[in-house]
Amino acid sequence: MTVPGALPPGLEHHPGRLDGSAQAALLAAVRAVATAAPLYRPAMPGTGRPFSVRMTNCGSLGWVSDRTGYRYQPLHPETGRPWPAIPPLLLALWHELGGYPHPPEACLVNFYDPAARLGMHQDKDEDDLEAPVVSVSLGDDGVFRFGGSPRGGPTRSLRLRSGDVLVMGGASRLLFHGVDRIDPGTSTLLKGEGRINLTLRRVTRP
Ligand SMILES: O=C(O)CCC(=O)C(=O)O
Ligand SMILES: [Fe+2]
Repeated sequence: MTVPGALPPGLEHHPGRLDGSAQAALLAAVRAVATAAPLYRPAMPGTGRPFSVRMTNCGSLGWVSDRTGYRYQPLHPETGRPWPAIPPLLLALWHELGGYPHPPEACLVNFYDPAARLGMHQDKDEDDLEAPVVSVSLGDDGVFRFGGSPRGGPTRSLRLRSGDVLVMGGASRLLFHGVDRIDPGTSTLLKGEGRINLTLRRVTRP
């Protein structure tokens, strides 16, 4: 269930921030990224269990995960090539909404098929936690869960629709969050079912 009410400080939801034509333009840019840097399936540190979400990146650094751990690296783990550049539309969004003077270095691209989900976690592999994480959703709705801690505690859900932007910064920068479910058939943006999420991140301290 999506619970209405004020969001915690630092968590900003911008519903419909991208209109239909901006979503289509961004989707074309994401397709070009995925052509240069194909989606692949990361594995959990330790167990090597595959993620249900497929991933790629753009930017000078990309977030990757395999048996040896989570990290940022300049090269695609399968092609060995540098990640493509972050599309200008995303850089503009970062500067408009991020409230942070330096550019992002990484943009993680997540592709969720209707069965994919992302467990509760914190985004904390970045050295610079002063910068927010700016997240853009395309395609089918995703049910985003946030709050709580490793020991539990209350969580809330937020429905993220195509074109929505979510900023996790300030007191919410290390908020626990995850994606419980994708609702297939809620958007016609993608050719098929599924959801794309893009997260812009500053990794190093400027
Ligand atoms: O798909 C989303 O909305 C969240 C993605 C996320 O939490 C991440 O990539 O770290
Ligand atoms: Fe995250």
